Amino acid sequence: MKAVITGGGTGGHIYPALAIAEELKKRGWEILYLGSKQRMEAEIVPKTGCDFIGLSLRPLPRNISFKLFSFLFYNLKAFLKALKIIKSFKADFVIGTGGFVAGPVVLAGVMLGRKTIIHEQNAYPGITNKLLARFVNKVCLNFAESADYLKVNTQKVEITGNPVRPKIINTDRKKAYQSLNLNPELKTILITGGSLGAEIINQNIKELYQYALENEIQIIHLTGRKNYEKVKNNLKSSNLNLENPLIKVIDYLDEMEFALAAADLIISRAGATALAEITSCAKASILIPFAAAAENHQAVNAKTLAKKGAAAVIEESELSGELLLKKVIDIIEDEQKLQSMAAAAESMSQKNALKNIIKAIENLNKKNN
Ligand SMILES: CC(=O)N[C@H]1[C@@H](OP(=O)(O)OP(=O)(O)OC[C@H]2O[C@@H](n3ccc(=O)[nH]c3=O)[C@H](O)[C@@H]2O)O[C@H](CO)[C@@H](O)[C@@H]1O
Repeated sequence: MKAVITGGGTGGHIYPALAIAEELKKRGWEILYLGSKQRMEAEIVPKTGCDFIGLSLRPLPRNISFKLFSFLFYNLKAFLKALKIIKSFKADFVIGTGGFVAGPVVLAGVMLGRKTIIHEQNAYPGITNKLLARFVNKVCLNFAESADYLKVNTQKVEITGNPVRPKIINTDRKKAYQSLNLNPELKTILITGGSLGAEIINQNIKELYQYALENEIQIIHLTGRKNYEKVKNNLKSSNLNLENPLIKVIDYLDEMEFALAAADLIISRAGATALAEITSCAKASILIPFAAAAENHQAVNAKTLAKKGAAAVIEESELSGELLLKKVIDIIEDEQKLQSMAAAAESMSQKNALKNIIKAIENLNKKNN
């Protein structure tokens, strides 16, 4: 069997696609990933050994301007290229995980009569999946409530959860400490702003750094590529000793499984894929939802964990270095709290999500054969 897989723009769409790709490959499928040439997938996907072709696309402009012509021109070209590739690759399936590159690619699969599936990670679906939902054969969802926004026949909807790459779940903590050069005797805090990094988090961590240095706590801080130099310079100008082995400031970590496995506490944005990973790894977290996310969906994501006692939430509007440090101290200095939050996170993990999606793919395959 052969599948074209697509999805991208940010890690939140790419990693679920890679989880599906990896599992199908294990089952003998041939996979070709179609992504955007200009976005993160062009770098991330080939590193995993998955065949990748980059398309040239433009995002939907916010208002009607000359950019609309460029959007139509490039995306029509991408659509025609996708048609050609799907045909010559002889794909049986086209599977999309959101992000605007998935639009022309999945649509090309629909036009060619291939079996088509989309997966939506967020409670409030992205615009691409909203547009594609009515045309595809199967819609897999992380949250049941997303179906309310999609207006599609409920028979083609399946609630699968959000697939996490098996290595994220299975990484041994000892190996993680070794790989990241961490001391297993000390507590570790992971700070991550999602795949792009979060400037507002990066700007409010000096107090936390100071505390970590004074109390022998390790920090892995993933700044995001764009912000890396600025963050380092800011921290240096505050006279924080970045050469101290307790501190690891990293722009982007490909081996996220190590950072997740090593962490006792995670400070994070509340993207749906990040949360699926945090719960799968059974970690306590402090979540700072991205306030400008469509329909404030990160706040909705974060609340699901907070309600169960798995996470503390800080709204962007109230975030300060002092408040973040206070929340960290509340949790990291209270072993019982740390453990009960980790247990609550574990109770929310959807370890069968990947299996559920593969089952949905296999069922669709049987049904139409
Ligand atoms: C700004 C934006 O559009 N955010 C959206 C995007 O977030 P974003 O792309 O940040 O996605 P998530 O926060 O859900 O996940 C981040 C992913 O990047 C990985 N990672 C991160 C940092 C790093 O150094 N290395 C690394 O591998 C994480 O392991 C995770 O798999 O997609 C999510 C899932 O659709 C949405 O919920 C978010 O609202």
